[in-house]
Amino acid sequence: MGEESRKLDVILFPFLAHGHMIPMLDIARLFVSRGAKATIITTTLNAPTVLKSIQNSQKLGAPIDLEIFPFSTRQVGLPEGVESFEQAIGLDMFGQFMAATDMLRSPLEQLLESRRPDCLVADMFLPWATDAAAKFDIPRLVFHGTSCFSLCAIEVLRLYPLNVPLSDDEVFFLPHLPGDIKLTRLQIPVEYRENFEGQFKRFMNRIGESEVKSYGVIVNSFYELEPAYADYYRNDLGRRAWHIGPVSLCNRNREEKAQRGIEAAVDEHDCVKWLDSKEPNSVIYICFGSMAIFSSAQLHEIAMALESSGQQFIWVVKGRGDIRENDQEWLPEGFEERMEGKGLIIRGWAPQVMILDHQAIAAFVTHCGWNSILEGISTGVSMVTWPLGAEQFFNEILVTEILKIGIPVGAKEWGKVGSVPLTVKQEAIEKAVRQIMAGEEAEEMRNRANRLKEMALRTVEEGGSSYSDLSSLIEELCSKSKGD
Ligand SMILES: O=c1ccn([C@@H]2O[C@H](COP(=O)(O)OP(=O)(O)O[C@H]3O[C@H](CO)[C@@H](O)[C@H](O)[C@H]3O)[C@@H](O)[C@H]2O)c(=O)[nH]1
Repeated sequence: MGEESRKLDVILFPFLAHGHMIPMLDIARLFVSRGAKATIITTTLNAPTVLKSIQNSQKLGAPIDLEIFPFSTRQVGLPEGVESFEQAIGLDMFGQFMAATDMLRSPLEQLLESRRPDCLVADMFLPWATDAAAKFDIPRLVFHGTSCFSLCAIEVLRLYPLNVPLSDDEVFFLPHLPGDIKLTRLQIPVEYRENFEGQFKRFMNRIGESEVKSYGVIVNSFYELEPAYADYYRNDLGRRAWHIGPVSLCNRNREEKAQRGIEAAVDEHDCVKWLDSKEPNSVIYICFGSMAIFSSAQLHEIAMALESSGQQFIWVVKGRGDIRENDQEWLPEGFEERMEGKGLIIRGWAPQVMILDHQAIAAFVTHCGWNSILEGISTGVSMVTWPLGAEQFFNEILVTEILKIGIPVGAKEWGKVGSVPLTVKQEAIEKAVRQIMAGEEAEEMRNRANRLKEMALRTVEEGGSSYSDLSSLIEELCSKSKGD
């Protein structure tokens, strides 16, 4: 980047959830690596995680500034110390959490007024950010964090709601979307089912409207991955969008990959040593993102399936509080002794990007959170898809039907993010795990996944489409700020 971009001043405001904060930190690093100045906003209790990432970035000579806003828990009835979406969801306090989040608008406006940055990149869950930025004539870019395919699917469902009552498992086609995309009523989020009214639907409408009024959208994906939907989003839905991903690829060496996100519950060196002792493409990795907490009954079913599948695995298990205290509720007796050397359980946070990048990993059982999928694509692994809620059933279609690099475990019903009841039995899990690890079909999927990985690596290098999209965005923002 030339002289101009060095002057670009970008403020980034992620939503207070790890699945949103982590990619936004990568985006900040991307801007800085291209000569811009970047500031991340977060709240007091989220500051240590952000600070860790910022310090890593600083070591690489790419400093990012931090701006800390206080989070008003008490005024909205949230317990003290609840500053992340994951915690609020666990307490079933979505409304209160969003009310406290809305109160961040005022310190944001003060910051924008005094700092007058060239641009504000704010998460989709902060729909008021467009108007806040407009007050000071600052362009606001929206960051959703999901695939372009899901952005299109959600928007067509918002614009053309289902008006006819369908039975739960009746198949329907997503209207207008290229590719004849089939879904059942139970797979789509409740707010898009016929005649549904409620707080979350009104909120999603606010998000849709604020996106239309914003300067444009930053997408963590790359054009070649989903060209039909990138074109549909731009040409048919009329969005100005820049595809700049996979953003996780800005973490280049093992240390950076291991350090991404919050502190891991496993020593990274032990983890690598364990993986180094395995043959290439011989281990399956199981992890369901930062938010989902599985019931003991469902965890038990996964354990039984992993054991009977005979496959080697790394399984990430999360719980509320210390999961180890409840081991006897979900872990079959003697499981870890029997699995010694064959399977590794990580209780808590795993260094996911580092693990996925290891040559021993062949496949990934994922809940289809978009970061996880894109990280899987960037490392060439095939997937067993197990969507739970949010937009994950759409992402599953992209992986299994469009990209053809995954097998569905057979999850049928969209659920609320957070607690996961028992829905998928041992036999189905075992079957999918065996299918993705061995046989001709598994090999073909892995080959396709590897081709996508090569494309992903190319797209973020100079001359690649994501690299060029970020260049055009930076150039456009620079010209705008100079009044060209
Ligand atoms: O033990 C863990 C668990 C997660 N991660 C990282 O945390 C992120 C998790 O993101 P994602 O896979 O997208 O899952 P969620 O945390 O569930 O993400 C939420 O946000 C995503 C982006 O908007 C949506 O696609 C999902 O549906 C929504 O649940 C990824 O970068 C992972 O690498 C780790 O590093 N270690």
